[in-house]
Amino acid sequence: MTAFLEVKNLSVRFETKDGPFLAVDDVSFELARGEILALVGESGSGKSMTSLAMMRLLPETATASGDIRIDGADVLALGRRAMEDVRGARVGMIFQEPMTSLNPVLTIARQMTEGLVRHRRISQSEATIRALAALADVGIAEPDRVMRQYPHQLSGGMRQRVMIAAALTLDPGALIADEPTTALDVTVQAQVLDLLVDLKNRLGSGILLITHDIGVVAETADRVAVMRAGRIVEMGNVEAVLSAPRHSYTKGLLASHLTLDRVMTKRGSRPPRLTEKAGAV
Ligand SMILES: Nc1ncnc2c1ncn2[C@@H]1O[C@H](COP(=O)(O)OP(=O)(O)OP(=O)(O)O)[C@@H](O)[C@H]1O
Repeated sequence: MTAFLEVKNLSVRFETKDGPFLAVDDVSFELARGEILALVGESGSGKSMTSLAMMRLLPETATASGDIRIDGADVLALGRRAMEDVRGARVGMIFQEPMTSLNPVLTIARQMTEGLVRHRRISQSEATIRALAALADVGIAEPDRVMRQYPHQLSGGMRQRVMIAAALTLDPGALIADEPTTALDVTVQAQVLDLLVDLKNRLGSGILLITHDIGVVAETADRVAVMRAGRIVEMGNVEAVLSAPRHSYTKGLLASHLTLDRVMTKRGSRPPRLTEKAGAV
């Protein structure tokens, strides 16, 4: 498998009044097309800073060092224009709260076609056809109607589907999904996760899935990298890591949230399902 995204020895450093602080500390991983790699860890472990560094979207006070390759391109050395092309056109981004990325005063049609016209230099009518197809691809039953609507007229789950569809119109090799289901209720959360797995299988995109929820990892990911205090402390196939975690931090993550009920039993291609412990919050 050739990696579409490659991160080698990535560090992200903040200069603070108490001195330098490493939010990401010597992190390395790869993501191939057609796989879901979950980056899991508690709040503050450095997951978002890792993905922002990959897109060169870090806050100004942060500096990244190391080697980041996206489809072979050396991200830290790219010019501004080339970087804009990587963002969106080669790697799509999906965030926790679609309202932060969707423009409230523009119709869905406008937002879904803008990037296409800019990045792909195609006509408005061709862009509209692609946008409609992408909405259908993410399971939206009446794409025509949704295209005429504004973000606030859609439910949270629909907005997240629209965000995913917008990312897909550019046919990126990979998606970075940062806590894509955290703001959704449980049923819709499961639908969006199923959609990500379906897209991976059908379209062959690689997905870097950032989450604090080990249950989401078990349901969705092929491989997992566990982060703690800026470092990857454990990485491997989901089944292997969750059924026999080596690091005490991973054991703690599992024990504090969930009990495994299927990991040790035979399973098909789906990752193990986790059940919440009775009384757990
Ligand atoms: N502007 C900043 N200045 C200094 N430190 C920062 C800044 N922004 C983030 N950090 C620190 O960087 C570390 C990593 O943050 P990051 O947002 O990547 O964590 P995370 O794992 O994504 O957590 P969450 O799930 O809460 O987003 C944290 O300790 C955070 O406090």
